[in-house]
Amino acid sequence: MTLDKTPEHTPLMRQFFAAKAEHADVLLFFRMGDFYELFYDDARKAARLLDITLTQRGSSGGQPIPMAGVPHHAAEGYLARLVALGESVAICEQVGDPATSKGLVERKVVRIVTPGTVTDEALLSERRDTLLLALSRGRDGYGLAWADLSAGRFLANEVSGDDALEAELARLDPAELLLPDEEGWPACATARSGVRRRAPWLFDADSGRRQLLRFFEMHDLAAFGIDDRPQAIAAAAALLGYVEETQKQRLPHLTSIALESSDGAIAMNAATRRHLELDTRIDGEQKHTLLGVLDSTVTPMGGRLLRRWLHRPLRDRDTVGQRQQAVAALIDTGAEGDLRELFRGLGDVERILSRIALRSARPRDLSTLRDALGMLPGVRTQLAHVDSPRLQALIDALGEHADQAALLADALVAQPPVLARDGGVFADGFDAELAELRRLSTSADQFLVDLEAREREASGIPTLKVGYNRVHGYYLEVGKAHAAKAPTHYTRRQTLANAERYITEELKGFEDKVLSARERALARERLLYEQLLDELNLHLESLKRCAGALAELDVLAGLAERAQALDWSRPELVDEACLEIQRGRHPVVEAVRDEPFEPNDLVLGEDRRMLVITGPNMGGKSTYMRQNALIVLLAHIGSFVPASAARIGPIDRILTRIGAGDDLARGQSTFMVEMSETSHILHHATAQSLVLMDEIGRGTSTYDGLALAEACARHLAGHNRCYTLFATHYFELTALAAPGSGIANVHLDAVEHGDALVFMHAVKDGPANRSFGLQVAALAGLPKLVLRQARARLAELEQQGPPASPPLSPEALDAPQQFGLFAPSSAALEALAGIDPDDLTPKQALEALYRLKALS
Ligand SMILES: Nc1ncnc2c1ncn2[C@@H]1O[C@H](COP(=O)(O)OP(=O)(O)OP(=O)(O)O)[C@@H](O)[C@H]1O
Repeated sequence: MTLDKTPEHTPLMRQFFAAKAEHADVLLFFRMGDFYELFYDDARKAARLLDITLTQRGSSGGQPIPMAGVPHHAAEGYLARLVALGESVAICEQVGDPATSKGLVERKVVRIVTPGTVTDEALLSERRDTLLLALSRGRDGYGLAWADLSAGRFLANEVSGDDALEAELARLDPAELLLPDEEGWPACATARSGVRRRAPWLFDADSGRRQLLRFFEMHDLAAFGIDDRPQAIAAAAALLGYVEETQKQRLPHLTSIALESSDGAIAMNAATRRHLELDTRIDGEQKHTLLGVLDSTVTPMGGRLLRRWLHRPLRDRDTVGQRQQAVAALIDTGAEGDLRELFRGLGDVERILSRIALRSARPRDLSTLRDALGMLPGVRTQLAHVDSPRLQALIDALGEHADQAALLADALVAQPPVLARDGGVFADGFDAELAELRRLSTSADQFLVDLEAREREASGIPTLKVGYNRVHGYYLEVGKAHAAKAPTHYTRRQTLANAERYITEELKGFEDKVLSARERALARERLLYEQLLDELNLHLESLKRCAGALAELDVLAGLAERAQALDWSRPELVDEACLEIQRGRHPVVEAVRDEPFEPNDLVLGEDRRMLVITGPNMGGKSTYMRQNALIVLLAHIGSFVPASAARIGPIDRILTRIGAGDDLARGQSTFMVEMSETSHILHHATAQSLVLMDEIGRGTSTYDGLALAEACARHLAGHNRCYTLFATHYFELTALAAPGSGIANVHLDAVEHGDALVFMHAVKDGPANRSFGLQVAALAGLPKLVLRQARARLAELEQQGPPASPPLSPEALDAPQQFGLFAPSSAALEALAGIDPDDLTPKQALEALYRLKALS
């Protein structure tokens, strides 16, 4: 759009252009009477996105003006749709009074609605955090700062490397992301919706520090733990600047910023979150996910907290242990059921408090808060006898809030109206002045009845009526037939087709009194409303703690409910290196399957680091691997787990390589994705990591695939020494399980029953003895002819024998450099041109393997 300000434009359009010039990169909602209008490119875009009519509004500057509009009263719905599409909207209101303005009424952009800053209930998704996130970049890595304005939460972190950045973005999934407008940002930051580029100088650590100190009115940032985190500070300052610019108001509910360091959590990268389908399935569905099964919270804030927990399993075993103990105590005492019953009417206190701070709370928000605070004594009673340190700490955090509860109970009517604008929010007995004004305006009814009777009598007009309309106020209406009888002191106000309307001195005087009483009552209510918000804001911090405690109680009670309903057990978190699960189940597969689920054990430990899992397609290999990862994850959020027992040693990461289609969005082939995910795992897995490898190598030719799979398996077992579940169709890999290698074979089985194939789903020791690939293909309905040919070819191949795999000794596994892979022959070393095999990275090692193959 050209921001043309030539004089030929009409004054209105000049006003529009002036506002638009300041908000060029967002849609401008320009208030005109009962509509928000959009013009020019904005109109075209809005018409397309919202499916509203694109019209024209005369012309200006010699050109027609494309226009589209949405009614003011329905704007919220349209805003919600635009925000969900990642769009931002500047709201330009009429700030002057049209009645008194000379010429054009003044207009001003009062706020900018953006995907990451919305706080209105209608624009938020109930059970998902809406985050604004800012990124900065320094020599050592990235700074992240993110805020949930609807909850008053503000956090920051620093990470090094693109992988870690991608993992954090996948975890937080911000609705809007602020980036310095510079080259060289990785795709994980740029290829998302809601990305907003900002001037790079806004992401400066030094001025950012001053900005934060000013904002929080502090002398240093040490108390927040970010003092020595310049990148986090730079990101946080950029975020605050943006919020102040778009919200155009104070943000009293952002009272602190905290460091949420990655060290405290079990690391899961973006691929792992995707593969494990924590809250979204690979196909984008939200149903049939771990969260779907796990979430039985009854409040929206509990639901959001549980989602955060699930995405951030903790390494801090004290915290996890306390949560577990609280869940167990809720189950043992049976308090969980009553607590959940109590919480059903609780509402979203967390978001209500933010709206109170931002002064956009509506009357119903306040009555919900009233009811919630009224519930606190009941919550205390429920938990009084439950022996649990965490629950007691939460009771303390709830606080009493008796004064605020009493204030709200006195102030509000039982069922306040939706909007404060029309009054009727405050209870009659709350304020003497309001009561008097209300009495004045309501006693009007009797006065009018009396007046009507008197005037009928005096004038002798039996059909005379008193009426009221918004334009003309009160009047006496006389039908045309009797108009001649109207007394002379009646002043005509309005002539209708068959009636005349009059006013008298007395009626006018009454009108002034009543209307002013009504207006004054409304003004009084507005004042009382503001005072009520003021009073509540004095207690904002403790009320926020209370909301946080209610959310956590809801989550813990929900976990207790799930544990019982689904027959889960309390896992034991131990210090020794082990991963032992008895009769584990996959929580989601179990929930959606009609037939019973076959439980399976897992035993890994110091000397048993890897399971090579073989078995037929459809046998249950993937299910088995994932169920173990999910059990480990659940154990670290404080939940019980779908197993009869579990002992779990320290875990630092969960890493997965599971085929999940092409990453076309990033322009990578299936094989490329497979290899880069594998490479990430080989570089990051430690002895405390749990790694799932599902059929790696299948994206390339058989021998390449086998060679890669084997090299990776050896590297994981011998070098990373992580806990690995390695599912494969390469039977050759079962030979890796030599005594002392730390590798063991397990398999899943199927039996042929006539024409049918029955999957047993039971995990047994040892390698599978056959693959059933052709049988499964037959089940899938492959044409008989094709199957016959495949069978014949298989027989031929089997005669030729499998490709040889290098021999393996226990010693080789102890010392990675003695690996076949890491100890190339002299010829190979020559080929590698002087590279010391000790220094090989996994990737180089793979290359070496390729070259060795080429040489031999
Ligand atoms: N322990 C179990 N008990 C009952 N049913 C199971 C069990 N494990 C898996 N299944 C069922 O079998 C189906 C196939 O399982 P899964 O995808 O894990 O097999 P797979 O061996 O990984 O197959 P492929 O090699 O083709 O990927 C699952 O969708 C599930 O319905």
